Amino acid sequence: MILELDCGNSFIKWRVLRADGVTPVEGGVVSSDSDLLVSLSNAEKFQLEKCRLVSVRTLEETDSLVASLVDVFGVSVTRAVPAREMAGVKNGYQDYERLGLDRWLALLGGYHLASGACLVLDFGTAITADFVAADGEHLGGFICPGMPLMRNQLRTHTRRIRYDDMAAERAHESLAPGRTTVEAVERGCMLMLRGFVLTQLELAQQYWGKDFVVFLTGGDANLVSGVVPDAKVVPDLVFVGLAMACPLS
Ligand SMILES: Nc1ncnc2c1ncn2[C@@H]1O[C@H](COP(=O)(O)OP(=O)(O)OP(=O)(O)O)[C@@H](O)[C@H]1O
Ligand SMILES: CC(C)(CO)[C@@H](O)C(=O)NCCC(=O)O
Ligand SMILES: [K+]
Repeated sequence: MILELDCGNSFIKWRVLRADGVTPVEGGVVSSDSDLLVSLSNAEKFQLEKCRLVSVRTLEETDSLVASLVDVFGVSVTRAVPAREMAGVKNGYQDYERLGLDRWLALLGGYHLASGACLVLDFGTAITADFVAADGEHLGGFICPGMPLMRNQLRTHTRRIRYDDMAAERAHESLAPGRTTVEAVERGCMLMLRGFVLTQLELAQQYWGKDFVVFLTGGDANLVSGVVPDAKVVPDLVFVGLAMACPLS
Protein backbone atom coordinates (compact mmCIF):
# COMPACT_ATOMS: atom_id res chain seq x y z
CA MET A 1 0.00 0.00 0.00
CA ILE A 2 0.97 3.64 -0.44
CA LEU A 3 1.33 6.17 2.34
CA GLU A 4 0.73 9.83 1.47
CA LEU A 5 1.73 12.66 3.82
CA ASP A 6 1.10 16.41 3.79
CA CYS A 7 3.30 17.86 6.53
CA GLY A 8 2.00 21.34 7.37
CA ASN A 9 3.07 23.73 10.09
CA SER A 10 0.54 22.54 12.69
CA PHE A 11 -0.62 19.14 11.52
CA ILE A 12 0.39 16.17 9.41
CA LYS A 13 -2.38 14.96 7.14
CA TRP A 14 -1.96 11.28 6.19
CA ARG A 15 -3.75 8.74 4.10
CA VAL A 16 -3.14 5.22 2.93
CA LEU A 17 -4.06 4.06 -0.58
CA ARG A 18 -4.19 0.60 -2.10
CA ALA A 19 -1.23 -0.34 -4.28
CA ASP A 20 -3.30 0.85 -7.29
CA GLY A 21 -2.57 4.38 -6.06
CA VAL A 22 -6.23 5.39 -6.27
CA THR A 23 -8.39 3.57 -3.72
CA PRO A 24 -8.24 5.20 -0.27
CA VAL A 25 -8.02 2.83 2.71
CA GLU A 26 -7.75 5.15 5.69
CA GLY A 27 -6.54 8.62 6.64
CA GLY A 28 -6.29 11.14 9.44
CA VAL A 29 -4.84 14.31 10.94
CA VAL A 30 -2.12 14.15 13.63
CA SER A 31 -0.12 16.81 15.41
CA SER A 32 3.30 15.14 15.70
CA ASP A 33 5.63 12.61 14.11
CA SER A 34 5.16 10.24 17.04
CA ASP A 35 1.37 10.43 16.76
CA LEU A 36 1.73 9.59 13.07
CA LEU A 37 3.81 6.51 13.85
CA VAL A 38 1.20 5.43 16.39
CA SER A 39 -1.62 5.88 13.87
CA LEU A 40 0.30 3.81 11.32
CA SER A 41 1.60 1.25 13.77
CA ASN A 42 -1.00 -1.22 12.66
CA ALA A 43 1.35 -1.64 9.72
CA GLU A 44 0.41 -5.21 9.05
CA LYS A 45 -3.07 -4.02 8.21
CA PHE A 46 -1.60 -1.47 5.80
CA GLN A 47 1.44 -3.35 4.43
CA LEU A 48 3.10 -0.11 3.42
CA GLU A 49 5.53 -0.32 0.53
CA LYS A 50 5.88 3.21 -0.71
CA CYS A 51 5.45 6.68 0.64
CA ARG A 52 5.17 10.05 -1.06
CA LEU A 53 5.22 13.23 0.93
CA VAL A 54 5.17 16.99 0.79
CA SER A 55 6.48 19.10 3.63
CA VAL A 56 6.65 22.81 4.41
CA ARG A 57 8.66 22.05 7.55
CA THR A 58 12.41 22.55 7.88
CA LEU A 59 14.73 20.18 6.05
CA GLU A 60 15.93 18.78 9.40
CA GLU A 61 12.39 18.04 10.58
CA THR A 62 11.46 16.44 7.27
CA ASP A 63 14.67 14.38 7.13
CA SER A 64 14.01 13.13 10.64
CA LEU A 65 10.43 12.06 9.78
CA VAL A 66 11.60 10.33 6.59
CA ALA A 67 14.30 8.48 8.56
CA SER A 68 11.69 7.22 11.05
CA LEU A 69 9.39 6.03 8.25
CA VAL A 70 12.21 4.16 6.55
CA ASP A 71 13.36 2.72 9.85
CA VAL A 72 9.97 1.63 11.18
CA PHE A 73 8.13 0.59 8.01
CA GLY A 74 10.93 -0.01 5.49
CA VAL A 75 9.11 2.10 2.92
CA SER A 76 10.79 3.89 0.03
CA VAL A 77 10.01 7.59 0.29
CA THR A 78 9.55 10.06 -2.58
CA ARG A 79 9.44 13.76 -1.69
CA ALA A 80 7.83 16.53 -3.70
CA VAL A 81 10.46 19.03 -4.81
CA PRO A 82 10.15 22.52 -6.29
CA ALA A 83 9.77 22.82 -10.06
CA ARG A 84 9.73 25.67 -12.57
CA GLU A 85 7.09 23.92 -14.62
CA MET A 86 4.99 20.77 -14.30
CA ALA A 87 1.79 19.30 -15.77
CA GLY A 88 1.28 22.41 -17.90
CA VAL A 89 1.64 24.85 -14.97
CA LYS A 90 4.38 27.49 -14.82
CA ASN A 91 5.51 28.45 -11.32
CA GLY A 92 5.00 32.22 -11.00
CA TYR A 93 7.49 32.98 -8.23
CA GLN A 94 10.62 35.01 -9.06
CA ASP A 95 12.50 32.29 -7.23
CA TYR A 96 10.45 29.15 -7.90
CA GLU A 97 12.03 27.25 -5.01
CA ARG A 98 10.54 29.74 -2.52
CA LEU A 99 6.92 28.93 -3.35
CA GLY A 100 5.53 26.72 -0.57
CA LEU A 101 5.33 23.16 -1.86
CA ASP A 102 1.83 22.68 -0.44
CA ARG A 103 0.70 25.68 -2.51
CA TRP A 104 2.46 24.36 -5.60
CA LEU A 105 0.83 20.93 -5.32
CA ALA A 106 -2.62 22.38 -4.57
CA LEU A 107 -2.46 24.58 -7.64
CA LEU A 108 -1.20 21.71 -9.82
CA GLY A 109 -4.17 19.70 -8.58
CA GLY A 110 -6.55 22.62 -9.10
CA TYR A 111 -5.41 23.31 -12.66
CA HIS A 112 -5.67 19.62 -13.47
CA LEU A 113 -9.21 19.31 -12.09
CA ALA A 114 -10.39 22.61 -13.61
CA SER A 115 -8.71 22.07 -16.99
CA GLY A 116 -8.50 25.83 -17.04
CA ALA A 117 -8.16 28.99 -14.97
CA CYS A 118 -8.50 28.49 -11.23
CA LEU A 119 -8.27 30.21 -7.88
CA VAL A 120 -7.00 27.95 -5.10
CA LEU A 121 -7.75 28.98 -1.51
CA ASP A 122 -6.14 26.97 1.29
CA PHE A 123 -7.25 27.47 4.90
CA GLY A 124 -4.63 26.04 7.24
CA THR A 125 -2.26 27.60 9.75
CA ALA A 126 -1.81 30.23 7.06
CA ILE A 127 -4.43 31.11 4.48
CA THR A 128 -3.14 31.16 0.93
CA ALA A 129 -4.62 32.19 -2.40
CA ASP A 130 -3.08 31.21 -5.73
CA PHE A 131 -4.10 32.22 -9.24
CA VAL A 132 -3.54 30.03 -12.29
CA ALA A 133 -4.56 31.33 -15.72
CA ALA A 134 -6.15 29.18 -18.43
CA ASP A 135 -2.77 28.76 -20.18
CA GLY A 136 -1.25 27.34 -16.98
CA GLU A 137 0.60 30.47 -15.93
CA HIS A 138 0.69 30.83 -12.15
CA LEU A 139 0.20 34.55 -11.53
CA GLY A 140 1.29 34.35 -7.88
CA GLY A 141 -0.79 34.61 -4.76
CA PHE A 142 -1.34 35.89 -1.24
CA ILE A 143 -0.52 34.63 2.26
CA CYS A 144 -2.18 35.73 5.48
CA PRO A 145 -2.73 34.30 8.95
CA GLY A 146 -5.30 31.56 9.33
CA MET A 147 -8.12 31.57 11.85
CA PRO A 148 -6.12 29.96 14.70
CA LEU A 149 -3.25 32.44 14.23
CA MET A 150 -5.57 35.46 14.11
CA ARG A 151 -7.37 34.58 17.32
CA ASN A 152 -4.22 33.51 19.14
CA GLN A 153 -2.43 36.75 18.27
CA LEU A 154 -5.27 38.66 19.91
CA ARG A 155 -5.30 36.39 22.94
CA THR A 156 -1.51 36.62 23.29
CA HIS A 157 -1.02 40.34 22.74
CA THR A 158 -3.92 41.74 24.73
CA ARG A 159 -4.55 41.46 28.44
CA ARG A 160 -8.33 41.32 28.46
CA ILE A 161 -9.11 38.94 25.62
CA ARG A 162 -9.46 35.53 27.17
CA TYR A 163 -11.96 32.81 26.36
CA ASP A 164 -12.10 29.07 25.85
CA ASP A 165 -12.69 26.97 22.75
CA MET A 166 -16.25 26.03 23.67
CA ALA A 167 -17.24 29.69 23.91
CA ALA A 168 -15.51 30.29 20.57
CA GLU A 169 -17.58 27.65 18.89
CA ARG A 170 -20.83 29.03 20.30
CA ALA A 171 -19.95 32.53 19.08
CA HIS A 172 -20.21 31.36 15.46
CA GLU A 173 -23.97 30.87 15.64
CA SER A 174 -24.34 34.29 14.02
CA LEU A 175 -22.32 37.13 12.51
CA ALA A 176 -24.17 39.95 14.32
CA PRO A 177 -22.01 42.54 16.10
CA GLY A 178 -20.61 40.86 19.22
CA ARG A 179 -22.01 41.67 22.64
CA THR A 180 -19.34 39.69 24.45
CA THR A 181 -15.57 39.59 23.94
CA VAL A 182 -15.64 36.11 22.51
CA GLU A 183 -18.37 37.04 20.02
CA ALA A 184 -16.60 40.26 19.02
CA VAL A 185 -13.28 38.50 18.37
CA GLU A 186 -14.55 35.31 16.77
CA ARG A 187 -17.00 37.11 14.47
CA GLY A 188 -14.44 39.80 13.69
CA CYS A 189 -11.87 37.23 12.59
CA MET A 190 -14.53 35.37 10.62
CA LEU A 191 -15.42 38.57 8.75
CA MET A 192 -11.74 39.14 7.95
CA LEU A 193 -11.59 35.63 6.55
CA ARG A 194 -14.69 36.17 4.43
CA GLY A 195 -13.52 39.59 3.31
CA PHE A 196 -10.25 38.05 2.16
CA VAL A 197 -12.10 35.42 0.17
CA LEU A 198 -14.42 37.94 -1.49
CA THR A 199 -11.45 40.12 -2.48
CA GLN A 200 -9.75 37.14 -4.12
CA LEU A 201 -12.95 36.37 -6.02
CA GLU A 202 -13.15 39.96 -7.28
CA LEU A 203 -9.57 39.77 -8.52
CA ALA A 204 -10.20 36.47 -10.30
CA GLN A 205 -13.29 38.00 -11.94
CA GLN A 206 -11.23 40.97 -13.12
CA TYR A 207 -8.76 38.58 -14.74
CA TRP A 208 -11.07 35.95 -16.16
CA GLY A 209 -14.70 37.09 -15.98
CA LYS A 210 -16.80 34.06 -15.07
CA ASP A 211 -14.45 31.58 -16.62
CA PHE A 212 -12.63 30.08 -13.66
CA VAL A 213 -13.05 27.47 -10.94
CA VAL A 214 -12.61 28.21 -7.23
CA PHE A 215 -11.16 25.48 -5.03
CA LEU A 216 -11.36 25.51 -1.24
CA THR A 217 -9.06 23.26 0.74
CA GLY A 218 -7.40 23.01 4.16
CA GLY A 219 -8.83 22.24 7.58
CA ASP A 220 -10.87 25.45 7.86
CA ALA A 221 -12.33 25.47 4.33
CA ASN A 222 -15.81 24.87 5.70
CA LEU A 223 -15.73 28.28 7.46
CA VAL A 224 -16.05 30.06 4.12
CA SER A 225 -17.82 27.57 1.85
CA GLY A 226 -21.05 29.54 2.41
CA VAL A 227 -19.53 32.70 0.91
CA VAL A 228 -18.57 30.94 -2.32
CA PRO A 229 -21.47 28.59 -3.07
CA ASP A 230 -20.05 27.67 -6.48
CA ALA A 231 -16.64 26.70 -5.12
CA LYS A 232 -15.45 23.13 -5.13
CA VAL A 233 -14.46 22.01 -1.64
CA VAL A 234 -11.61 19.55 -2.19
CA PRO A 235 -10.06 18.60 1.16
CA ASP A 236 -7.42 16.42 -0.50
CA LEU A 237 -6.35 18.89 -3.22
CA VAL A 238 -2.71 18.78 -2.01
CA PHE A 239 -2.81 15.00 -2.39
CA VAL A 240 -4.15 15.33 -5.94
CA GLY A 241 -1.07 17.42 -6.78
CA LEU A 242 1.20 15.12 -4.78
CA ALA A 243 0.24 12.16 -6.95
CA MET A 244 1.03 14.24 -10.05
CA ALA A 245 4.39 15.44 -8.73
CA CYS A 246 5.48 12.08 -7.31
CA PRO A 247 4.26 9.32 -9.61
CA LEU A 248 5.13 5.91 -8.15
CA SER A 249 6.40 3.86 -11.05
N1 LIG B 1 -8.94 16.24 12.83
C1 LIG B 1 -8.43 17.47 12.92
N2 LIG B 1 -7.38 17.72 13.73
C2 LIG B 1 -6.86 18.95 13.79
N3 LIG B 1 -7.31 19.98 13.09
C3 LIG B 1 -8.35 19.80 12.28
C4 LIG B 1 -8.94 18.54 12.13
N4 LIG B 1 -9.94 18.66 11.21
C5 LIG B 1 -9.96 19.93 10.83
N5 LIG B 1 -9.03 20.65 11.47
C6 LIG B 1 -8.81 22.08 11.27
O1 LIG B 1 -7.70 22.17 10.41
C7 LIG B 1 -6.97 23.34 10.65
C8 LIG B 1 -5.53 23.06 10.24
O2 LIG B 1 -5.50 23.17 8.87
P1 LIG B 1 -4.64 22.24 7.95
O3 LIG B 1 -4.62 20.90 8.55
O4 LIG B 1 -5.15 22.45 6.59
O5 LIG B 1 -3.24 22.92 7.96
P2 LIG B 1 -2.04 23.01 8.99
O6 LIG B 1 -1.24 21.77 9.02
O7 LIG B 1 -2.50 23.57 10.29
O8 LIG B 1 -1.27 24.17 8.36
P3 LIG B 1 -0.56 24.34 6.99
O9 LIG B 1 -0.87 23.17 6.13
O10 LIG B 1 -1.14 25.63 6.48
O11 LIG B 1 0.83 24.48 7.35
C9 LIG B 1 -7.16 23.62 12.11
O12 LIG B 1 -7.33 25.01 12.27
C10 LIG B 1 -8.45 22.90 12.47
O13 LIG B 1 -9.50 23.83 12.65
C1 LIG C 1 2.44 29.67 3.39
C2 LIG C 1 2.60 28.29 3.97
C3 LIG C 1 2.99 28.37 5.43
C4 LIG C 1 1.22 27.61 3.87
O1 LIG C 1 1.26 26.33 4.39
C5 LIG C 1 3.63 27.44 3.15
O2 LIG C 1 3.20 27.33 1.84
C6 LIG C 1 5.01 28.04 3.18
O3 LIG C 1 5.72 27.92 4.13
N1 LIG C 1 5.40 28.74 2.06
C7 LIG C 1 6.70 29.37 1.89
C8 LIG C 1 6.54 30.81 1.60
C9 LIG C 1 5.85 31.12 0.29
O4 LIG C 1 5.06 30.31 -0.22
O5 LIG C 1 6.11 32.20 -0.25
K1 LIG D 1 -1.84 23.53 3.95
